[in-house]
Amino acid sequence: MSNILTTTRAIPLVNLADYEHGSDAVRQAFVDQLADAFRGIGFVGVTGHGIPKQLIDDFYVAAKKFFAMDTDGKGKYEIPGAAGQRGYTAFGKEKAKQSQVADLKEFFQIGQETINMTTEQRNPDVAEVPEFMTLGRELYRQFEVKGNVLLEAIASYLELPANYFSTYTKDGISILRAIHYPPISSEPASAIRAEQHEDINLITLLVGASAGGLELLNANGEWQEVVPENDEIVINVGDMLQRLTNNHLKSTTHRVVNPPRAEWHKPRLSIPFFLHPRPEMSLDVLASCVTADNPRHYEAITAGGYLDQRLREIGLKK
Ligand SMILES: O=C(O)CCC(=O)C(=O)O
Ligand SMILES: [Fe+2]
Repeated sequence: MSNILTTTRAIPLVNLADYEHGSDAVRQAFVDQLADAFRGIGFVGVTGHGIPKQLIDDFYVAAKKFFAMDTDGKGKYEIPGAAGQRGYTAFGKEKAKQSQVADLKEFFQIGQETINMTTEQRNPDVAEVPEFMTLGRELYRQFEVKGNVLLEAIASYLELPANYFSTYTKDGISILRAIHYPPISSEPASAIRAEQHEDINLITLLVGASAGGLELLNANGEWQEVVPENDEIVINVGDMLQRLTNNHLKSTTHRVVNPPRAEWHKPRLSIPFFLHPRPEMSLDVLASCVTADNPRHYEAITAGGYLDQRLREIGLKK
């Protein structure tokens, strides 16, 4: 059986411990594997990341408790004017940019907290499930650390200073999103759990979802299922990194399909971490990524200007 799994894997697998603890040669091999994956399919599976399984499992349990609350209970955590960037976003609010109908999901987002922030600027505490926020803040930190290690490896591949990304991701506006796709009770008109889209940010780190359904669109235009193994984090390139590298690294289209009718009663939970820089980071294409074969595809823009544009397209910002 394991042979079949290996041969049908949609995305390559790398071991982050190679980069964090390996010899120079092993580190270089990791950088090459990561860059190959990001230039090719735009996705990679990462093991050896050191994020404790217990932390992830406990956060899942807490998220389930949060989403099990009634509409009024959850609605208290909707934050007017936050464009869904913090707190709760109800079912039916977010849609993919080209889509007329909303995705079949509700979610809760945890944002960056820095020392200078007022209570109102911070994430709300959830009185009914206090551990949801304690664990969420801890997971946020750990994803941020590991995401920065991956960006350091990418900086090395792009021949940028090792700290190129971390100078901008320090106090950056990354988001940990807990998503709940409720059971499906009647034939959905056209919406699927998450319509095809590309992520906005630099890179996304996604820990194993509670059910299948994630698919990516490969270079042949075929949908391929992504089935992470137990301990694996799925990483993908977002539009900001694609833009910065003038399409050299690929922000691959992906979606979450509805399960077969026999599994409609099963909800699905997933936890992506969208790694964002501070808004002032320039996303102007790197000069090294503009060549005669690959002329400049984009105008200069800041990460903040770009995010604003994209949040309007997906219906979160008016
Ligand atoms: O739920 C998932 O597995 C992926 C969700 C996703 O692609 C997103 O929220 O951007
Ligand atoms: Fe996504």
